Amino acid sequence: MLQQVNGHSSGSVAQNLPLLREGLQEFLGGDTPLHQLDDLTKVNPVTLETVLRCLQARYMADKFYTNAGCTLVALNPFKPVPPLYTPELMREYHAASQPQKLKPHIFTVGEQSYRNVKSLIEPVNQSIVVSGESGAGKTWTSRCLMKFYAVVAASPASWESHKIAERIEQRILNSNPVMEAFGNACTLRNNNSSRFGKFIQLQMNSAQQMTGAAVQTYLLEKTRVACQATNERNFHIFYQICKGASEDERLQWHLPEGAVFSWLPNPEKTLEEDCFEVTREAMLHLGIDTPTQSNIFKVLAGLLHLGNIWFADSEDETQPCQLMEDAKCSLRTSALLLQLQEDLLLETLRIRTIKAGKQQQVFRKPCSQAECDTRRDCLAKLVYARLFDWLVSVINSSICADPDTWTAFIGLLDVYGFESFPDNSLEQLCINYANEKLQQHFVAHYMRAQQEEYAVEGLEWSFVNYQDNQICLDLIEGSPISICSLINEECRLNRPSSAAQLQTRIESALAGSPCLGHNKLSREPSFIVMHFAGPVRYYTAGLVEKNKDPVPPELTGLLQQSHDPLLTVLFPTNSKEKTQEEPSGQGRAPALTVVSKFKASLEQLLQVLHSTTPHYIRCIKPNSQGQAQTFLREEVLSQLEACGLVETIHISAAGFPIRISHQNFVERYGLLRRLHPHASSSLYCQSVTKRTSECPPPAEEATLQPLLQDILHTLPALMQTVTTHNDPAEATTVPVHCGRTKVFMTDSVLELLECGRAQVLERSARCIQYSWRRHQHRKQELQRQAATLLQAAVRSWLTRKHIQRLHTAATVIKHAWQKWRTRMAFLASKELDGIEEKQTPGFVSCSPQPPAQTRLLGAITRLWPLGLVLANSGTGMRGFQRKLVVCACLQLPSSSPSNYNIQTAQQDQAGVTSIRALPQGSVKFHCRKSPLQYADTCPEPSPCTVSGFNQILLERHKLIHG
Ligand SMILES: Nc1ncnc2c1ncn2[C@@H]1O[C@H](COP(=O)(O)OP(=O)(O)OP(=O)(O)O)[C@@H](O)[C@H]1O
Repeated sequence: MLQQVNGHSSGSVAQNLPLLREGLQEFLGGDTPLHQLDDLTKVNPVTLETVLRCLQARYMADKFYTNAGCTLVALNPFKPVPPLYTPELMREYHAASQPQKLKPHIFTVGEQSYRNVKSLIEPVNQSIVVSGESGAGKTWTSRCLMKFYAVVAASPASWESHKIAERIEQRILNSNPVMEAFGNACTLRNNNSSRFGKFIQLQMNSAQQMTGAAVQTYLLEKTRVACQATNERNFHIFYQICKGASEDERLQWHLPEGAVFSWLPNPEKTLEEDCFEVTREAMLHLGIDTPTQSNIFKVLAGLLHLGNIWFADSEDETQPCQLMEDAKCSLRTSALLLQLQEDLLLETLRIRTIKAGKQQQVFRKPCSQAECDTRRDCLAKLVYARLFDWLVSVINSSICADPDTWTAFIGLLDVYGFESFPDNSLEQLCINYANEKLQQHFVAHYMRAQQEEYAVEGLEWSFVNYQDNQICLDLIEGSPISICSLINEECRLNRPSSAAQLQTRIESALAGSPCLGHNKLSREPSFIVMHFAGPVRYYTAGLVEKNKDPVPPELTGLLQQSHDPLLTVLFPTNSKEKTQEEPSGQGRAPALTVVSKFKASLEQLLQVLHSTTPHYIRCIKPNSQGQAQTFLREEVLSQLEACGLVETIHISAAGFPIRISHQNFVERYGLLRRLHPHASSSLYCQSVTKRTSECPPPAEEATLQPLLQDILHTLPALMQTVTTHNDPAEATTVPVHCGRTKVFMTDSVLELLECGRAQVLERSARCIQYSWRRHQHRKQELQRQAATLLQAAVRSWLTRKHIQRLHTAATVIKHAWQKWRTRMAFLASKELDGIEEKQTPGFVSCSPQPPAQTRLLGAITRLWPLGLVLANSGTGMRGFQRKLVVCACLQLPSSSPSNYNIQTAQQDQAGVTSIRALPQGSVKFHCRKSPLQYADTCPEPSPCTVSGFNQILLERHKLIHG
């Protein structure tokens, strides 16, 4: 949906689509979890996707019933759910002050219909249309509703009347097993598939007690008696008599144990529907006594034996076909059971009689093998169809109340759902025609319901422009030319017509109908009808024959000759009972075709439905395997389409499928006012102002109204912005209407609102982003400045600390160095002089000296390396200067230089070569070891280092020339 908006929206909105959609879904869906949504119309927006999701969520949560506006959707649980159908629950729904407020259930529908009858408001009569595909649960639902009425509509005052009512209810309920035994069969889609449609009229007296019922059936699938599809079965009753008959009955009916019948396929399959006793019991309650029952079963056994009669192909056309060897016994038994003459039966099956000419001369023509088979099948179908109708009439006579005793009724219509198979023929055409009729009825009713809701909200109905399925119905049943009329005409003309001819006639005569299609690629002659539930291809081959449903008069004549009491009743011989199948004159086709009969009964049914208040229950099969807890979306979707729910959704879409309460609307779209604060209201649909002027809003609404108006007035401007590149005329009308409590709008308006909202949000987001970034930037700047300040402070502190530590260390080193040097100086002077007692003036001694001398000594000690460096330097000082420096450094008495011999290096060389002193006084050789460590070792010559005082005394030859 939002993609459409996208065309107009900005790029960033497009990028955020998934997010937007999710948010919107949340907003529209509200806070309620999907499985708690009791009504599919509350799913917002009403789309197939949301409807499917809701149904799935509910099914998985074991919630099998969901409202869909005026329809109830019933999902087949495919498992027993006894608590859902207890008499207590029935009474609870019956006693509830507002049953529609309880959980959705078929009992709500039942109770609602019942209360409508009670209310006596016209139309008093009610109808409940239960539809759905085979196996969806229609029969189950109808049965449950009958039980419901048997419980709630049975509270007569006196004990006697209570007993009568109970008996009637029991009879009505007993009609089910009988009808199901004779009219239901095991098919691929349902083990207990109803092969007929039925309308059950539950009759109520003036005190709303159930006094009786009447059953009307439609289109029994009688071909099943003689022809069953692969893996399907015949009607249940045949299996019941074969499996449940007593020994005596077996003998009587010629049904020995293990007998094989070609019309009884898959007998090994055992179903719960095979219970013969239940059928017999029910028949008994309906007033069908045991001998009559026995008679019925005997006839049915006769039909089974008839099915074993097979003919061999005759080579000579003038000779009748011969019976197959095994078939002779079957013929005899069949004739015996049907109380027919064996010869007559054989002759009727093999020989056709033709009356011709003015004298109505009778000609006898042997039939081909295929014709013999057709006549045999036809005989069986004829008997079975008459038997079924007779049973229905017996049931009706048993359960139907005297017309004077009932005043209203509730009708239960259990009809076959829309059918579309690969090979569709007349049966599907009739079924789908019925569904089209019912859909039209449903749509009319649904529209009425919509109209009522709009009226309650103060809106005008004329907004919704919806085309119903009348065009399709005109194609099928219209006058003077339609598919039905053309098929009937082919039958009336009684001429040999080919399938291709019929196709051409239909195509040429109905070419203008938009609902008629044709697939040119198809080789088989066919035509396509575009039904509301989808296109269906019908093959024309055999259509006319099926419509004629020809019954050779010889067959009816044969059966009229039967001595069997039941067949005598079914095929009376009096002239009044002239069968419909017989031609009204030689060479004329039957007056009543299958289609015309069906059409007549359908019209009658619709007349009844039109005179009632309808209620709809759509049964849905969640999967075709009949498994519990399995929800196959594809299968459910096709059923929603077939039962018209999708159509309903489309109708909703044609109106205003989106409904948002004023409160929610203002909360979500209030921000649109920022988009066009001064939007003009001129373009906005007048209904808002009109409605508000007509009816003053309630108090709590009063505060919302100005906001609502403001928001709605922005719409035209918004519309203009998105239609700038398109048609500007589009912007002049906005399909939105403001109801009393809700705002009604179409999808496109919702998209528009969402688009505008996205724009405002985008702008706001940009604004927020900008402010935030600015704020962040400022903050970061401040932080940076603070950090720089902190860094500077810490660094200066660290530097100060470091310098302090260096200073302390330097002081310590200095003191240690001074101490050591003093000591070295002392030791050196002691060693050089070797005089301990005699004190040479100016010589450094460690003995106590006056403080001035000590200071001088200290200064010399400190400065002598400098002096030596100067004396040794290659440049600057020369010869005598050097010697002076050395003397000064070494504190040699300068007064007697002859005592010392100082040799300096050559002119161009640096340094002092040697210093020699003449011994002073007596020369003593000290044999004592020098107290200086390493005094006797020659340090590694290095031009830069002066490692100790002793070195001075050493030859510096190497040092100088090294
Ligand atoms: N409400 C239910 N609870 C439990 N089981 C159900 C319910 N509804 C249907 N079923 C099961 O589904 C099966 C088919 O249901 P049912 O015979 O009513 O289908 P249907 O629509 O009448 O089919 P058809 O058109 O072929 O007659 C039933 O036999 C039953 O087992």
